[in-house]
Amino acid sequence: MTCPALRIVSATKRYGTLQALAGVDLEVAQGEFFGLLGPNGAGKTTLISALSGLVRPDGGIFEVMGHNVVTDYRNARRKLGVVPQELVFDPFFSVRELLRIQSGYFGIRGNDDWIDEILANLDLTAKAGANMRMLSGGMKRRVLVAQALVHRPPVIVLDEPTAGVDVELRQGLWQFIRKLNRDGHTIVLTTHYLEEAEALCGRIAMLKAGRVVALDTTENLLRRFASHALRVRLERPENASALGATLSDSGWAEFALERYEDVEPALARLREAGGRILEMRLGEADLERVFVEVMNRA
Ligand SMILES: Nc1ncnc2c1ncn2[C@@H]1O[C@H](COP(=O)(O)OP(=O)(O)OP(=O)(O)O)[C@@H](O)[C@H]1O
Repeated sequence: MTCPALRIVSATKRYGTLQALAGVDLEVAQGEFFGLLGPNGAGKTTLISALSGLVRPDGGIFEVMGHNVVTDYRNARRKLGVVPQELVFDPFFSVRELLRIQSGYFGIRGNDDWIDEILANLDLTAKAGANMRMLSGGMKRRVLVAQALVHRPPVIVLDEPTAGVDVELRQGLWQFIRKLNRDGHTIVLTTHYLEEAEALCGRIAMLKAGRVVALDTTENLLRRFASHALRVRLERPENASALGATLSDSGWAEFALERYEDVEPALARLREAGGRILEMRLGEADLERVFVEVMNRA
């Protein structure tokens, strides 16, 4: 039987009076593209830091490819590549030097072929000799990705890797990450760009105040909540809630519908109540709506 890529059982962590992790259970299978979502302060980075040994949890079990992060730290760490959220570098090294030093931490010498391949895939070849302090924010973020990959870890955790990266490079980055996933790497991603998570992740966990409040396939999450939305701008928006719709900040009344057939009864209800429609749109539910609903209910 193959072990999970990540196994987290009853993880707890407290900072003073703040419960950053309040009992998290999570298992990610090998080969998954997994999303870890949650509002600011939900505990995502704390969970990742505990996996990589940067934060000592108060309780719980953390395993990477079957290796316990505390009792078998070296092996667990070798199996894991973490792209941290913070851009922290020694500014005096060049990109290549930095990647060679990082390889050295894992006892790997003569790693230049792999380093060249990573640099090419991240569109950094031309910057290999440049000092870190000369790179833009987006380039530094790509170097963080490169750094996480030098030891060819089977599990890669990316903590908001596209913050501050422009659209073109973001797409290039995703292409590369997708390729790594196709090649068998397990990917765990945290991001606030929910459309990215929706497009990339097969399964998603949503965290709130240190707890998992939703955990399912992306497809099921989208389906679990109404899958379609009928949005109408009413002459008298104040009537929206009496008609069973929710009124958005932008003034649109929204009916959550399971199927397209439900459009007609919703319109009939409006007509019977004498609601006059000024504008109408029909759309699919997206992860952003699901996220907002999950967070409101939790
Ligand atoms: N070193 C620390 N000392 C004290 N409190 C901390 C520390 N690190 C994190 N916290 C607190 O723990 C909680 C969880 O933080 P964490 O960084 O894990 O959240 P996050 O989900 O990654 O948020 P974001 O989306 O903003 O990155 C927050 O309330 C944060 O202020």
